[in-house]
Amino acid sequence: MKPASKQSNARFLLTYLLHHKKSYGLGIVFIFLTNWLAVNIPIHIGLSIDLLTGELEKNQDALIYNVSMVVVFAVVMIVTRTVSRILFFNPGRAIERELKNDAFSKLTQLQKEFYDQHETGKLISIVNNDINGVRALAGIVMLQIFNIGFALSLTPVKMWEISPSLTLYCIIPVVVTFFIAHRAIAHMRAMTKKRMEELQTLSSHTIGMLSGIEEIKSYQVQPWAIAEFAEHNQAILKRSLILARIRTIVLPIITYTDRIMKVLILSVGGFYLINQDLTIGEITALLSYATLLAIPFISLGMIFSAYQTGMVSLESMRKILDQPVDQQESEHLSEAEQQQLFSAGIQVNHLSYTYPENDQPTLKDISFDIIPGQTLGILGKVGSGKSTLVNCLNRYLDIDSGQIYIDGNDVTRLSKQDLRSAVRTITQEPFLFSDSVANNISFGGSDHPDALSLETALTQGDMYKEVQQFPERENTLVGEKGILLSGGQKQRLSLSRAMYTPSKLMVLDNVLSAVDNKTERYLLDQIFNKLRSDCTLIVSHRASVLEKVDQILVLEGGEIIAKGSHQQLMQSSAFYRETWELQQESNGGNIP
Ligand SMILES: Nc1ncnc2c1ncn2[C@@H]1O[C@H](COP(=O)(O)OP(=O)(O)OP(=O)(O)O)[C@@H](O)[C@H]1O
Repeated sequence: MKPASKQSNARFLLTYLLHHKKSYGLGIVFIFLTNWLAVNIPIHIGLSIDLLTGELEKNQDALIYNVSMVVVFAVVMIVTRTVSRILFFNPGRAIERELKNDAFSKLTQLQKEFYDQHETGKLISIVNNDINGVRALAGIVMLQIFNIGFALSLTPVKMWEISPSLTLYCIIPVVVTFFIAHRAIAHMRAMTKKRMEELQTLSSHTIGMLSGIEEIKSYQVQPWAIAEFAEHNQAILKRSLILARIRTIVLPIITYTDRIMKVLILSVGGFYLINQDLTIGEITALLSYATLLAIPFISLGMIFSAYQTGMVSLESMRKILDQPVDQQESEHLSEAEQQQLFSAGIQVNHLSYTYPENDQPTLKDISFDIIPGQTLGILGKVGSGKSTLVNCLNRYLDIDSGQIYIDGNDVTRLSKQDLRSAVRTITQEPFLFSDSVANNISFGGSDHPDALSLETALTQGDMYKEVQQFPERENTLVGEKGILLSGGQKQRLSLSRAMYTPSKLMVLDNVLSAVDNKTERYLLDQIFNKLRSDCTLIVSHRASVLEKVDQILVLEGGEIIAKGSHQQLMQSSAFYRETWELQQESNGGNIP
């Protein structure tokens, strides 16, 4: 199969259109009926006029018949036109929903590298703004393609039946208009693409500014922020004006095509009338056909504009949808295999890691094991590589193969999704959703058979009593990124969330940094006594946090400089002993 990224936009869209082939198929039938009725009405109008100019009494029955046909056709046309619009617009909306869902689903699978290259604001703009262009493409543009197609093929045939030469005269302005529109569309497409990119940049810029609004206020730099915003906005305005200028020039040319046709029909047709080659009724019918041709031509301008916007939007959406997902990410362990994961623990084997931007390795030759049921501690100064080590274990960072093994299997062969469903990492800066306390804790895990009650999870995170004081208790909203909570409350809430469902390996990366000593003791007791994971890894600056763990690794400059239990390290590591003693004196402070 051709890779998705090589597919043309039309082919790509077709896969979505085919999901609604029944609706589009029926819609095409109804559009054909509408156009068929439309081209037959002028015939009866023309006949009626010719009958009116003849002997009225003799022609009465024929006149009634023709007028009745005009009325019946017109009424049926209202119905078929309405139904055809429903049959095209509904799939347009459905495709919008499908694309949005697919884009979001893809976004949940993409890795850090993608997010490093694409700003959040731009992605939001693509999913929320650019998608509108695709909806129009799948709805109104699709409808008009068939509408215009039928109108432009049926109408000239009927005109030809009346007067082939006059039809040929009328085709000249149609062809000229088509070429002008064709040139304009290419130019507008390039402009629309630029405007869409500028919109994405504005969205990204706005998100950045709003996220840092408190900084902007405290530094009193509102005028700078306003000027920056205005500059981006001005660029969009400029681009919109260029687009409007092209439309203003091209649309009247398109719109006036029928007037030119009418002038031709009246002048050349008038000549034919004098020579008795045409009747008044036939000229009236031809004038009606000119109007019938004009309607698709007027919409042609709008459709050209919607088409090129839609195509640019589709390209934009494909920046997300065409992103390749790591093959491993689509191959998952069975439920039984998931259950078995970690049965033999983790082996870290000569792990080294260098950030792509750096020359020197941040981690050097790290080796250790985590045995099921064991609690491991990592102690180290600021910048010693603790978080880097954690991010290698949960594969937030991409490591080379042959360095970390789970149950003897290379971790790089496991999908990140499977790994992360077993390894739960809680960081010192937890992310809370703009939702209630309860939803932040259950966080999609309420169906888990071993989920704790909300009360128990809150108690284990030492948050229960505090939450009872909140205005709406568990239903209290925590604000964007948990802004309504203190740093310590956020950390404890994320700890409650981590304990809510069991995991194989729980990694606590400096999670207790923002809580006082008494709370820290309580939380450590909860973690040690009511372990909700097979193994626990605690990262901290504080030696006191690690006193009770089975094994402690002491990191310095990305290397393990000592390894052992608290007692062993007090004997064997001067660094550890001094750190512990200093922290005892300063009542649990960080490594100096
Ligand atoms: N994304 C990154 N790109 C480049 N270098 C990084 C990146 N993240 C961390 N580093 C560097 O790696 C080194 C170790 O950082 P790391 O965050 O692992 O230390 P840490 O021990 O967890 O520190 P802390 O206790 O402050 O969290 C630091 O020198 C840091 O500058």
